[in-house]
Amino acid sequence: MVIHPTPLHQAVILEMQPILDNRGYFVRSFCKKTLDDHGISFDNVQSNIAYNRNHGTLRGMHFQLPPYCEDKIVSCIQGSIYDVIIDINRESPTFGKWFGITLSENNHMSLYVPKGFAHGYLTLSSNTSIHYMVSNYYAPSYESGVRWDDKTFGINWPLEDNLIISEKDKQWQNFNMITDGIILS
Ligand SMILES: Cc1cn([C@H]2C[C@H](O)[C@@H](COP(=O)(O)OP(=O)(O)O[C@H]3O[C@@H](C)C(=O)[C@@H](O)[C@H]3O)O2)c(=O)[nH]c1=O
Repeated sequence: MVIHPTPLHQAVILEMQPILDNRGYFVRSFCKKTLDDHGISFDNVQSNIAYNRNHGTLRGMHFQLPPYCEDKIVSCIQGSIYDVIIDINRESPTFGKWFGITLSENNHMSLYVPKGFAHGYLTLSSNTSIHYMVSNYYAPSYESGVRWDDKTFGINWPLEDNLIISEKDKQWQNFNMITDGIILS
C-alpha cells in the first residue's frame, strides 16, 4: 500500500497494489501496520457496504458529532464514484476546504477520511458498491451533515442534474464558517 498526501490536513490517499496472475489479482485492502508506520492510528470497529443501483446517486455530506466522530477508509469495489471530503475541523489549517477523487474498482485507490471531515460521494456508473471501514459505531442521534451543493465550499461535482438523493440528504443545511464545525480537542 502506498500512501499519498491530499491537499487537506491529515487526509490521505491509499493506493493499493494488486498482485496479478493468470487467475486475476490479490490485493491487501487494509493494513494496520502500514498505517501505524505513517502515524495513522485506525481502529476499525465496523465495516459497511453501500450498493447504488444507479449512476448519478449522491450520498452526503455526512459526519458524526463528538463524541462519535469517526475516521473512515472508503473504497469502491464495484463501479466508480467521485468521492468528496470537506474539512470541517475548526482547528485544522485546511478548515473549510474540500477535496475530491475518483475511486473505482480499477484504480485501487481508497481515501482515508479523518475525524472532523464531512464525507460524500456521487456514483459515476450504475451498480456501484462502496466498502468503508469506520473507527466508531453508528450513532443515529449524533448523525449530521451539510448540503452537497453548499456554495460555501463550491464542490465541483462531475454531475449536478437529475441526481438521486435521499430525503434526509436534501434536508441538510448550508454550513456557516463562523459558527459551525467540529472541535475535536
Ligand atoms: C451509516 C449506517 C446506516 N444505517 C442504517 C440507517 C438507515 O436505515 C440505512 C441507510 O442509512 P443512510 O441513509 O444514512 O446511509 P448512507 O447515506 O449510505 O450513509 C453513509 O453515507 C456515506 C456518505 C458516509 O460517509 C457514511 O458514513 C454514512 O453516513 O442504514 C445503519 O444501520 N448503520 C450505519 O452504520
